[in-house]
Amino acid sequence: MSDRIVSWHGAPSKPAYTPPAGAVDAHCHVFGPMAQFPFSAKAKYLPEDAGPDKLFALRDHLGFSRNVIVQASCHGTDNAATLDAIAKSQGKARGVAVVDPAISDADLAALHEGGIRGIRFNFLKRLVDDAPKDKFLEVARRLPQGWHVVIYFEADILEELRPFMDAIPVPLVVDHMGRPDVTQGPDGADMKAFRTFLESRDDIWFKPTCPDRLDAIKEGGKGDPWNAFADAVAPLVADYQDRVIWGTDWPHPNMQDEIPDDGHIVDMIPRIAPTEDLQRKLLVTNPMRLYWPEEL
Ligand SMILES: O=C(O)/C=C(\CC(=O)C(=O)O)C(=O)O
Repeated sequence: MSDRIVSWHGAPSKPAYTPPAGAVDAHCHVFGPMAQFPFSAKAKYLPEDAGPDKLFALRDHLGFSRNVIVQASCHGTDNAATLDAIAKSQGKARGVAVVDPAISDADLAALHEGGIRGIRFNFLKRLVDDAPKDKFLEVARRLPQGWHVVIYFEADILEELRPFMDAIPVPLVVDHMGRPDVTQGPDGADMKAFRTFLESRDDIWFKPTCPDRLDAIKEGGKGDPWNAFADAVAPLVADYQDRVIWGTDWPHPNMQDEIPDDGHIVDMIPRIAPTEDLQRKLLVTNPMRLYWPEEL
């Protein structure tokens, strides 16, 4: 593989928007540091180090209190870097792991001890070689109490994944709303299909995240300030306000051609959740229900 890539902004602006006290950045990642936590041999991208020090400095800069660290594909099923970051957070981070479906119950319990509260199934072909649905279901059926499944897919396979997702016996959290084409608008075919899916169960949550990915110029959008994203996503957040959590997606894996300013990413929040009540649900109450329920 070629050179290591940098996908994050070197000096993100201070957002104009101030998140409420206790706000959770519920979708972010750590990369390495590689010398301590080597990347997977199967990694589809090789990033520069973006470890916990950088992540926690950004958290403070943006006005957040906690992080949910989602294991990124470049670390495969070795969750050591994610666990290390959680351990260094002084209780201010929890995580979502990627596991070999054959993982033992004892190892799942150890992940729980380390602050993990869910596992992620990634169906993006550009990120993973295979996603064995039968094995994923088997492990989803024996997760520790209170865990959920985070799932990442693109809109064109939503229907194909329905029987699999319908069979998952724990709450589902969909990354980036399953990547709808936001340029279709709030009533476009992708948003309609996603709403139909949300209506099928009341324990499907989602992240109204990644304006930088979904409204990117290379995706046919217009880029920052991501107006198509705001127009398409605000009605969805209003209609499903008890099932939304939000995150920066820092260090924005693979976004090296259109690196977003994290201050601008945070300033999207009042555009998709315009009232204080909505913002509190999106940033505090809902993520606390999933990741720190014992504190509620
Ligand atoms: O970070 C994200 O949300 C999205 C990613 C990277 C990713 O998920 C991974 O590497 O596991 C992407 O679309 O390239």
